Amino acid sequence: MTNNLTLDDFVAGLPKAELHVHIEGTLEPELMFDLAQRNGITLPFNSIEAVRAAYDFSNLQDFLDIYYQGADVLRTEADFYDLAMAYFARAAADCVRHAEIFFDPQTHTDRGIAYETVVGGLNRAQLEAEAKWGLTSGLILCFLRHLPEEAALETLEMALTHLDKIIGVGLDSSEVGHPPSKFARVFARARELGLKLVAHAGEEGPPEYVYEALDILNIDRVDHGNRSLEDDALTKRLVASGLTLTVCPLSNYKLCVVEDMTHHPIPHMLKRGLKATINSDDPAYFGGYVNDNFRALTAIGLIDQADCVTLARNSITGSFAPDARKAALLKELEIYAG
Ligand SMILES: Nc1ncnc2[nH]cnc12
Ligand SMILES: [Zn+2]
Repeated sequence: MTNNLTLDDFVAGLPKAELHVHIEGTLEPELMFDLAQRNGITLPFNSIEAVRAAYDFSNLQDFLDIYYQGADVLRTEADFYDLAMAYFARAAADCVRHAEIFFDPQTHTDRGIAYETVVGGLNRAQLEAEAKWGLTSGLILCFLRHLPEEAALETLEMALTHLDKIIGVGLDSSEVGHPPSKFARVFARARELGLKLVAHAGEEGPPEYVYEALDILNIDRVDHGNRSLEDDALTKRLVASGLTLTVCPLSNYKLCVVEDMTHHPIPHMLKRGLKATINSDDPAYFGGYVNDNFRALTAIGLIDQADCVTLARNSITGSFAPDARKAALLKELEIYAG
């Protein structure tokens, strides 16, 4: 029975999936300091407060510069395990039942960290999260789009001996100037390997990048996609295709993709019939996990309880979880929503 709950409490207990979270973006300053100490690294900050104070961004690149710097404390299998376990604990507390997690191998392999170290630690945490909280998950290997396609091809090659550890590939980092078409060959190869395909598109980049992601990369899901709304034909196409959009409200606010939260496009997306979902992107940098992202919109009356149910349903149907898992989660959701 959920009739007498406040909307905050309703969101807190709502079963949901998270489909857009970068594991490197879940590195909280406290863990950054712990890992720096464990690995004998001197940080360019002298306190946790100083780290948080530096998280003031005016665009995506501002954020990426500090985000790649933060990832330098991640060195060992145990570091990646601890990072992922901390995320899973937070996600489980937010009633996330299934998570599809991005990781950026090139951020680590380019520093001399073995691919196996990264995936080994993340995978160990995935198994433990499922045993401990029943939280299922999948890993999505993201290519850094500011680097050449050859580097992405080499990264995919590296992943081949552990292909069962990932469910798909994605495309992230600096969007403008690095269109999806730059990665046509590596995405075609990933498709041949049976992997799911996603790409950040239309976060800062124009609607043309979303068209390229659809037509050239053949993606199964759009990450962000906000700027699709500038093109009515594209919006209609996304609605007709039923493709899921993984939208990240607090990220959009912190990276100045939206002017302020009252201008967030989620209500408009839902009205147009887009399969939008709510996600945290880089929660340690943007001020909140998935439920905080729901609350950022409910608190100002932008979405109501019925919208929250729609968004949670979209997250489950838009996931790459096996059909039986999706059916079980949808059933749980419908019982909860009454
Ligand atoms: N919001 C975002 N856009 C592009 N690349 C990212 N890497 C981590 N977060 C990202
Ligand atoms: Zn992202």
